[in-house]
Amino acid sequence: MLTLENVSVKIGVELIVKDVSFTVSAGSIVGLIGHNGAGKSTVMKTIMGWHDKAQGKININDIDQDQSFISYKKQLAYIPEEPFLLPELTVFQHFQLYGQSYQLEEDLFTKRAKELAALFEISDKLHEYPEALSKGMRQKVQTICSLLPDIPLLLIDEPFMGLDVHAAHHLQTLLIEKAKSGTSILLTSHQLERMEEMADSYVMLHDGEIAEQGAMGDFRLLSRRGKA
Ligand SMILES: Nc1ncnc2c1ncn2[C@@H]1O[C@H](COP(=O)(O)OP(=O)(O)OP(=O)(O)O)[C@@H](O)[C@H]1O
Repeated sequence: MLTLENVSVKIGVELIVKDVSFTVSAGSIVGLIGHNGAGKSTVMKTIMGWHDKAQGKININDIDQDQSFISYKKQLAYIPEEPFLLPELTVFQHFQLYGQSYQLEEDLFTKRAKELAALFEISDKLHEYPEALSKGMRQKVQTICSLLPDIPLLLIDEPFMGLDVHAAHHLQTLLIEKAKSGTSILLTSHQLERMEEMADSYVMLHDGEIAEQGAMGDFRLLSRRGKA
């Protein structure tokens, strides 16, 4: 379970995230919603430890981000909005890097890497370097890396952008399966219909503050009445 308590984040002198508190329970999918610039990615990056907190606490399964960062980091994987791959590693070497970092057992790694590469239709690109891939393919590689290990928390920024219809559909199904097996998932997306299909609850940010949070079913009612 992920918990944020009264988290504020400053970038330069500007307060970008203001007193944000929410939880993502084990096995649940929470949608982080908001207009461009609302602070969604900043919240994600702060959970990753890429931005310092001006105040507040973040923990995953009671492991405090500030007290034991290495154990904390092993509990999560992040799929950023822009794929971030290393130019000197092939597709398969990226998979290996993730498998090893999260200590995935060898046989399970091989099975999953093969299945996911086939599902996302990049089996013929395993020995290519990132520069030889399209943007959507790079995103698939990043996505597969994060799906390989079984980790308590997945953070996913705009997971469906740039993916073709089939890949987006497979990813949605896989994320729902992951959640059913106990993974907590926090995702941002401007594709509200997909979010409504997947998420159990939502947190809506406005100008860095929580404007609303609740069950996804309530969000559906609100949006139908034109309030969201
Ligand atoms: N590195 C940075 N330096 C200065 N300002 C930043 C930086 N990163 C983000 N911001 C500002 O923080 C605010 C929140 O940005 P953020 O990327 O978190 O929004 P978002 O909700 O993810 O938006 P989008 O839906 O467009 O991805 C914006 O006003 C943005 O300009």
